[in-house]
Amino acid sequence: MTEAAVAVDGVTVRYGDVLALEDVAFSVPAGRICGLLGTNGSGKSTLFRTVIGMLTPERGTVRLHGHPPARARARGVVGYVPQAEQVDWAFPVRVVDVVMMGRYGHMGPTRRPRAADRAAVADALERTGLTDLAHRQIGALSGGQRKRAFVARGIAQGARVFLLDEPFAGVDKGSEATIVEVLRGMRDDGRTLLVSTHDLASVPDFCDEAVLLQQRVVAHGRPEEVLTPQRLLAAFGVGAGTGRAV
Ligand SMILES: Nc1ncnc2c1ncn2[C@@H]1O[C@H](COP(=O)(O)OP(=O)(O)OP(=O)(O)O)[C@@H](O)[C@H]1O
Repeated sequence: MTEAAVAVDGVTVRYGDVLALEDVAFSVPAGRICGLLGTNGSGKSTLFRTVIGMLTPERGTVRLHGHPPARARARGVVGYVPQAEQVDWAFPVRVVDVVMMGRYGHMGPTRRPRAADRAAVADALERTGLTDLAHRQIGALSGGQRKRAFVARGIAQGARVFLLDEPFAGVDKGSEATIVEVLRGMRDDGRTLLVSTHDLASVPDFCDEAVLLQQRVVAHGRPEEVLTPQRLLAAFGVGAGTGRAV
């Protein structure tokens, strides 16, 4: 059997009395885009934090290409694109510096970039269409461009698994199309993407598979299998064909 890129097995997470995830299990093979769907409070962020090793589950295991989360992070196997509100945009740093941060794990303790680091950063900027904005302050970019800068950081890092938390939130249609194109290119390179989104309308278009989460995995399969009218109504209170969930 081929090793899964993401393997979540029997994961239960509790915050005090709040049961955030219960016995969550699913796996995603390499080279796939998997949408993670669920209402506010369904446990998506908790699942991401567990997958990258920021939270230790009460029960269960996570493996990323066979590595436990901490080792996967230390080896740069996993890249994380956070929600916009988790980042301090006033921090004075240029786009090229953000992307270079992805190379820190490849540098010595002095963090002096070598030619290979500069080449990896230039390639990541080009793939995400940010070459012309490389010297702009990150705070002076649009929402979609900022997301792309974090995707570029993960590419420069050489991550094989990417977690993207609501990459389309606060992003205009043009930037959304560019981001989808970038994500598809990464998938075609054999990378694996786990993408949380409220934008149900876009899921069948760009996801190879989807996981519907409500503390537990309600459904996992091809987007059209997961997004049945009954499930949408039960999980989101919306009918089929409705655009964005609330
Ligand atoms: N630090 C915390 N302490 C206590 N409860 C928490 C904490 N973080 C999350 N929760 C609770 O755990 C549950 C899952 O929250 P989580 O943030 O994972 O959901 P989510 O699907 O990411 O929601 P959103 O779409 O709003 O970001 C919710 O009931 C939430 O209130």
